[in-house]
Amino acid sequence: MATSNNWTHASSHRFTPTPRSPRFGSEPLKYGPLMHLQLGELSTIVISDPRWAKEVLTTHDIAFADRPVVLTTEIVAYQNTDVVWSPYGDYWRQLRKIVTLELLSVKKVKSFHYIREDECYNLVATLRKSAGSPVNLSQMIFDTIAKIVCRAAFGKGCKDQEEFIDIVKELFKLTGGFDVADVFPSKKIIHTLTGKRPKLESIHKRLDKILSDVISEHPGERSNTADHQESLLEVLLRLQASGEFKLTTKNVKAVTLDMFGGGTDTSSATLEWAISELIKNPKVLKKAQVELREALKGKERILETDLQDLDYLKLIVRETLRMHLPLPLLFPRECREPCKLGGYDIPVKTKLLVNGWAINRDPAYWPNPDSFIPERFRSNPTNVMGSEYEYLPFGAGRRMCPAAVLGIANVEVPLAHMLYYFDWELPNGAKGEDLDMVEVFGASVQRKNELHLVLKPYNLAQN
Ligand code: HEM
Repeated sequence: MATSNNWTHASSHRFTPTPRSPRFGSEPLKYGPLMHLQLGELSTIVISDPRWAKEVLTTHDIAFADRPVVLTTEIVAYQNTDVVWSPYGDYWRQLRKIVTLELLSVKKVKSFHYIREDECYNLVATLRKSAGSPVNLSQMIFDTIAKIVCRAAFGKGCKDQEEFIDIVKELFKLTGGFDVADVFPSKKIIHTLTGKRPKLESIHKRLDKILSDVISEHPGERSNTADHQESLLEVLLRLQASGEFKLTTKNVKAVTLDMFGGGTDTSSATLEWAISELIKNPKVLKKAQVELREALKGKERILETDLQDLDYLKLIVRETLRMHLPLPLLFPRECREPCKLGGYDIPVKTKLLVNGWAINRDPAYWPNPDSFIPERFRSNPTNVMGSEYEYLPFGAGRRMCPAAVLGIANVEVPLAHMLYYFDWELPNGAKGEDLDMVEVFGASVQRKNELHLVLKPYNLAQN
């Protein structure tokens, strides 16, 4: 492992490399499971092995519970007062409680089933109109998920929904990947020279205006009734008004943006990858369609409760999240108190990256790691987090994603609709193996080239 001047080796705790030779998929793991990088001004550790992931996300979880300051979120997320980017402490704990108990509880996620069912059915109706011709699924998938999240966040209260979605799309394009400004935090001038700051400020201003309008048009306290389901924003405004939590209007806006930002790109990327893998693996595709069509027996409209026992559909989503984590390095952490790792003294402010991508493809845990085999999860009880930290699509520890249930529902339900109502083909008679799987790093890892398919409506009366 490379060390820099900041790293003191404690000789009494020698760093012992793992005895086996972990690999990245079929490639050897060239730089070892615990690596130190000097990225600009930032001393950074990269963890690429389940054993070390467990160490940093359990034993040292509290030491690594901070997030580094990033230009984008400082501007867009109201000086990092959202859940994802706020520093570890009382304020974050309060937000986390709100998110877990109120916004993203299993009950709340289930209560929004009608939104997912509606929007997925709207997608089916749109796709039926283009049946037989190539459609740009990437775009349609993003728009469907964005509408689902928008309705959950704002209810019917956002007249500028389309503009809001377009601005967030613009923001996602601008973020992600390597940003030179973030690795030289003291050189504020770089932020302006790269032109990113003014662009982010303009995006923030436009989003803020829409959020202010929605809040000012909010009709006052409206709790859940038989014909009204509180939107996420309404829950936040209720909590703010009750005084139970100290929340400013900016805090409410920051958390609302988090729900939107966290919920759209990750789920739409996962759905796109699931469809891409199914096109490349026609036997898996067929099996999934048979499972659904036999279970639903020609039903005209799918309800979420119909999907409860569809094991194969669930295995497909898990396997997609293993191979295509939307956030392959999770979200970065920052060391907030000195600790020792593998015999090395880790100073405060060291950045930590957990390479979930390498971990989810570690051949010591996953035979044939580069092959799409949903069945592997039948014999593997791993849920959203591996018992040995070998499966980390949602991270782990205190700052683990609080929305795994919602994230999975937002993938499973649209995927079930696509599988049930349509047979799929690539345009121009191309074969599954011709489909490229080139990735691009934006806010999450997406397909570089948009996914176009020809969809043929399936005759439901056959079942
Ligand atoms: C397939 C979908 C999703 C995936 C794969 C995913 C993945 C992740 C990951 C890897 C992290 C970082 C965990 C860590 O640092 O250890 C995270 C954090 C977070 N995610 Fe998700 N996520 C998904 C969907 C969502 C949705 C739908 C929302 C909200 C509506 C959301 C909200 C958040 C928040 C608020 C955090 C920050 C938690 C904290 O710092 O305390 N995510 N997510």
